[in-house]
Amino acid sequence: MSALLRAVNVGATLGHRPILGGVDLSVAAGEMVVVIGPNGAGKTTLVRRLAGLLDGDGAVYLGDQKVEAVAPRLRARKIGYLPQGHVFHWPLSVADVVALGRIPHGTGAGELGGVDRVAVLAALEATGTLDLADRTVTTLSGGERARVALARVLAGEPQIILADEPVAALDARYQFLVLDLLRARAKAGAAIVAVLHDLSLAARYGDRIVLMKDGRIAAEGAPAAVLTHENLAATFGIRAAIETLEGRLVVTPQAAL
Ligand SMILES: Nc1ncnc2c1ncn2[C@@H]1O[C@H](COP(=O)(O)OP(=O)(O)OP(=O)(O)O)[C@@H](O)[C@H]1O
Repeated sequence: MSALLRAVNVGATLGHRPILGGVDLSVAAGEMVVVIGPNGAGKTTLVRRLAGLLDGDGAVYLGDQKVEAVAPRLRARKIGYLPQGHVFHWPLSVADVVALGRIPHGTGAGELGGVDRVAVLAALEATGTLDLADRTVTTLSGGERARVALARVLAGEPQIILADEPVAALDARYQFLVLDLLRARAKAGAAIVAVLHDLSLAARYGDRIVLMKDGRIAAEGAPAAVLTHENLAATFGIRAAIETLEGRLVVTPQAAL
């Protein structure tokens, strides 16, 4: 499969400190790549670099073009970026917030056409936020807001979704529902990169896992190949129980080393 998004020897420097270096990563249509790693490993920095929101060494290609060379509106149509801990500053209705996801398609406020309405409704339904459509977004709970932020990304129908900790604020049921949704997008032909902290969810949903440490990729591959005792000790500094339950790899951190 050809890569929709490809990072070649990518690095980044923040506050005069090298934060990311030598990262090669390709994501193809149909694939869900899960990025894991300890706090400060560079996961967010990598995702921002992939989204073309940060300069640095190396290059990120969207198809065969460098991401920063792609016109901003086209880039926003192709790449949906869900930032970590998204904050809403304006007291807009949920429906209006999700409709903002259509802006890259040339739709301004109050100008939703039929196609836009269908996409907004589908995004509200998929994220379980349809009941909240008339609520003011700043009055929602943290988990409700997180689902609205995802709905806005989904409403744009991007080919590539970069989701930084999409389930961090969600209860267990919505964690499954949101990750099922992202996986379904992948199966429908999207390329997904999701940063997760829960190692069992990473094992369950990642077609491929990228394990980061100190701004570099420490291991990459199938969940069972990456989520080993040695890798978890060397990167997270934890001892973990790794077992197969109901046919699934389950990783339960046991203790800090
Ligand atoms: N603007 C900045 N200036 C200086 N250092 C920064 C800046 N932004 C991030 N960093 C540092 O870069 C490193 C990587 O940060 P990043 O947010 O990418 O980590 P992360 O893997 O996403 O961590 P977490 O799991 O805590 O969200 C951290 O040490 C962080 O302190």
